[in-house]
Amino acid sequence: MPINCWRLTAGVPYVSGNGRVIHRFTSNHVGSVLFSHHQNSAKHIFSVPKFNQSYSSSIIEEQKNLGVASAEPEIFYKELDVAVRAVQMACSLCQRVQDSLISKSKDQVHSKDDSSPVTIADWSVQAAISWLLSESFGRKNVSIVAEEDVKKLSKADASGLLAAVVNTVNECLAEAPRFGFQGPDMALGTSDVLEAISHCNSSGGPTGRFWTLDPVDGTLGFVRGDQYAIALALIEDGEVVLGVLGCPNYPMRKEWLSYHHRCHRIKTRLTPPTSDSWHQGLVTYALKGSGRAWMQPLLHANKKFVWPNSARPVCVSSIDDPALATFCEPVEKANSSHSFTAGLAHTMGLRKQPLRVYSMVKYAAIARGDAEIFMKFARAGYKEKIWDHAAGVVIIQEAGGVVTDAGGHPLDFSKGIYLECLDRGVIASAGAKLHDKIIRAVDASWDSSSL
Ligand SMILES: Nc1ncnc2c1ncn2[C@@H]1O[C@H](COP(=O)(O)OS(=O)(=O)O)[C@@H](OP(=O)(O)O)[C@H]1O
Ligand SMILES: [Mg+2]
Repeated sequence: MPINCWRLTAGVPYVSGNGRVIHRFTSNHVGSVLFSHHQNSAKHIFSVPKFNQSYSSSIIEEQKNLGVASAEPEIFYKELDVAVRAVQMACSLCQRVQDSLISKSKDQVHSKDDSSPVTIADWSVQAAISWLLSESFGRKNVSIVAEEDVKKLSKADASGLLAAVVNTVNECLAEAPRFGFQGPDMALGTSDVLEAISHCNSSGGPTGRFWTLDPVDGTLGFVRGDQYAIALALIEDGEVVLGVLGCPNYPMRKEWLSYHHRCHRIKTRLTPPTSDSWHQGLVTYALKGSGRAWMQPLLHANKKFVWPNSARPVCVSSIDDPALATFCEPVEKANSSHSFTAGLAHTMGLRKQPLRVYSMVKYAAIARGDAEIFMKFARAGYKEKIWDHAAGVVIIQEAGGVVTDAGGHPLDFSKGIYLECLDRGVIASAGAKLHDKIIRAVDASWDSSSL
């Protein structure tokens, strides 16, 4: 298939097929190559910002597999590039903290005011990513909705905890050059770290651009040495435009997964990283409308990050027969009714045991084709937060899957920090056929459920 490319000139408008000016390129884009492609009726244009020319090789590779079309503006490459690198750094931070949590005592796990667990990794990742985004795009241009605040850290008896967070953030940022960022000139002080965490105080909404960040999603999995995720997404005018999920314990190769026979959780075989081919974790990501989702391994210690960092496309499973499908759900009954999903599974003819996985790794598992269905039905009154879903939704959709609420409506990220209008629960699947079956099963079972 032929590929359209143009070389760009600063200030020259690019005009789409219907004559509409879709983007006026700045000097940042000079020398960039503009591609267009067409897949699944979506029309998009990609430009490669000048700041990161090495990115163009992965784009070119991607375009080889795509058709041709004219244009819609999707200029989020710099955002994607920064987000992937930042999440890579956060994965490295979390691995260090998780290793020390597992080998040391449990007194490193703290409770927030709502009694949910939190560790130094949650605050440290939030501070580090907030700082990196502000450095990359300018503080005033960066608005972030994120899970943590500084309430607990600012308490008089939390000085040791705060010092540990500051230390962890600085250890992480000292590695910035390895990931292609310029690190701070000198180590961040306590006030810088608190400021970076507090900067994530946006409440989202229907207009403008903001990031959502769950610094450690699946904190229970994290403290138990199991699966967890770092989730970063960009939302513009209520739509998720890009999503990045760091999954430090989810291996690149499915055959390296071992399934725990009793509880069916994904577990990583704890083989030591003796060679470059061994990858314990991955980062998966997608740009809305690109028709592609990707995964790349975590960066090995002492290696320098170079795009595309061995990225390869991911794709949802082709299984559409419920008898062959695997569904995944939260580990904790308190977070999603296992008895309701067991009833749905029976109604739909799902025969396999559920795969219970902590965190948004469930979204990654669907996007990668390791499972076909994800269902979450929280107790009545619980409101899902946007940072727990945004990144996963766009990755599954671009990998070819479907994500809706139980009424079949898209999740609405435009109503502030909660998915306000969510109908009953969240359903993700590998395709429309399975999806319709789940929604019909929910309708048939809902009235007799206790939810
Ligand atoms: N009661 C209740 N019901 C539903 N959901 C809740 C509830 N309480 C919390 N949360 C949110 O669920 C996030 C964890 O979801 P998981 O799918 O990872 O659940 S589980 O740990 O596997 O059981 C968890 O994310 P983290 O706090 O980042 O771990 C919460 O945002
Ligand atoms: Mg979460």
